[in-house]
Amino acid sequence: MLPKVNPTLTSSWKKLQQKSEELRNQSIVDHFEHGDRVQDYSLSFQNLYLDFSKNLLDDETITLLQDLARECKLDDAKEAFFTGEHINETEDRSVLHPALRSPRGEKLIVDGEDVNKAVWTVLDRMAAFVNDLTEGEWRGFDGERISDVVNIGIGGSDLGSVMVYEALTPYHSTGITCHFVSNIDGNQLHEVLQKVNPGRTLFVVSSKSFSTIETMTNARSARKWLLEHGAQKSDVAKHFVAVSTNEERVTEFGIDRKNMFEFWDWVGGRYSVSSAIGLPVMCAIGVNHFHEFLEGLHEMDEHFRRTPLADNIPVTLALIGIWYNNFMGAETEAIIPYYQYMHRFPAYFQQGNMESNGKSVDRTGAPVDYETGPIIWGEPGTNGQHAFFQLIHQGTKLIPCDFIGFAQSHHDAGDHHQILMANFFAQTEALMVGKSHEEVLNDLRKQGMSEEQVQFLAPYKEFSGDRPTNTILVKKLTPKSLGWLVAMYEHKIFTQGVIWNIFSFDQWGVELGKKLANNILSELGQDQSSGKHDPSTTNLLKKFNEWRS
Ligand SMILES: O=P(O)(O)OC[C@H]1O[C@H](O)[C@H](O)[C@@H](O)[C@@H]1O
Repeated sequence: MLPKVNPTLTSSWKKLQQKSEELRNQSIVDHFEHGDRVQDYSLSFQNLYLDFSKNLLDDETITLLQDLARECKLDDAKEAFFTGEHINETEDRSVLHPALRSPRGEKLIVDGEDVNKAVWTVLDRMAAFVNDLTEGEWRGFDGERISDVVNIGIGGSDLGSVMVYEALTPYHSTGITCHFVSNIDGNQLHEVLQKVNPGRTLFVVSSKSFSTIETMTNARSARKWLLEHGAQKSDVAKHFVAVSTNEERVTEFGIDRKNMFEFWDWVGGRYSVSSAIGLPVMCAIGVNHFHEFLEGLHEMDEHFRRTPLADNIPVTLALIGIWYNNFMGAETEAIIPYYQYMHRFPAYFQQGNMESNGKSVDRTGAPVDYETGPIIWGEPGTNGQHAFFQLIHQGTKLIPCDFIGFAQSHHDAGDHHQILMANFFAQTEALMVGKSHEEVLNDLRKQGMSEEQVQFLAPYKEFSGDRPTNTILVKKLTPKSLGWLVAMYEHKIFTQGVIWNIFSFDQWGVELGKKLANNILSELGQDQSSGKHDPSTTNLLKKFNEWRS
């Protein structure tokens, strides 16, 4: 069981509130005058370096935030998590994604099952399957090798695979190309099917529940397409495999048990990319690289589990996030990777964060009276600079940003990487330092403008600065370092959920919309509305039905 501590009733919470009053109007730059801030406000983990010195906090703030974590019993919560207690209480389940990447033989018995053995049995089956595909042992209905894998899944059964597949593009080595169909919008499936050859395509139907309407509808349409393009019913087994926890539904759909890769109810969808849900990734990067990705995840799991608070990277990120979210009034956080291959990383952790910590009832069942999970968003740099950075630099909102960059590039292409990283460093500096009124006046005067023009333009060209950032610098993006980054953010989410006293591993908030969509579905195309909806929805349905006919 997780501890149930209301964070606002701790003594550190009250002190942090006072601290925020004190710091609110201070300047980050001034804090560099005390001690060795660069040294003290940075942490290293192998070839990953976190600089958190460009934040509006001081030593006392950090101590108080760590006290808050202690008062909220983070250590007890971690122990309950890693030992398989049913910390997902509303679904009465363990939460054991770290077990998906623990080395072979590291025994962990949960609810009477040797979890490590079960995990490695599936990983070995995945490896054998990928080898069969790449060596041409597994062929399509007309005797051709498989060249394309189409993953059909949504949410946690899509975003992780897409993100890792894209991030590890330089490691695609098997000759298999992956495609991803998630949306119920038939246009997405249509576009993918245009690109692939039926005899050489394998569909991976990925769904924890095997009942999600989007996935099941897309899977049925894909099967129909296959049969319309030369395959017989008996060929379907050569072109469809399933990744799921629900054997009954998989076989009901017509996929043989032997073509099902299992995972377990203790793997949350948004934490499942290191389970069989990562099968498409393994198909593209090969078995060894997939295992390296798992090693990276495991190494960060161990760091999070065993490192004291002050040196713990996920905990530090979590506490900084809480500082801005609960004491400084920030409502959002941006994740900005300066590496094009990482372009789906912000979207992946948008689900990770917002589905986990977008909650307003605490672990005692009472409504919370403090802020919980922030809005997470982001895009890769430098593209973001030419889109939304204006607001981060000069807007009225406080937006703490994580900048993620890599020292080495896979394709240096002359000076591209140098320019990319020059922007990376320049942005965090500019956000913190800003540009004062005096500097702006001097610059404008040097340009030979009239004093009237100078005075007119100056306010628009000033930058207040003091816009906080974390810099996460990694030597190179590899399967292993991607694993570190993924586990780092996963454990940040866990830590924040513990402190906010909420349940981070359920997602009841997505249920209502699904139910209502099913009700409405039966009414589309009907002349008469059921009259069960609010007036706005009733009118919109009427309009839609008119335009459809
Ligand atoms: O894997 P599935 O059972 O198909 O679920 C797919 C997704 O849909 C649900 O609505 C949840 O919001 C997600 O957490 C989940 O990953």
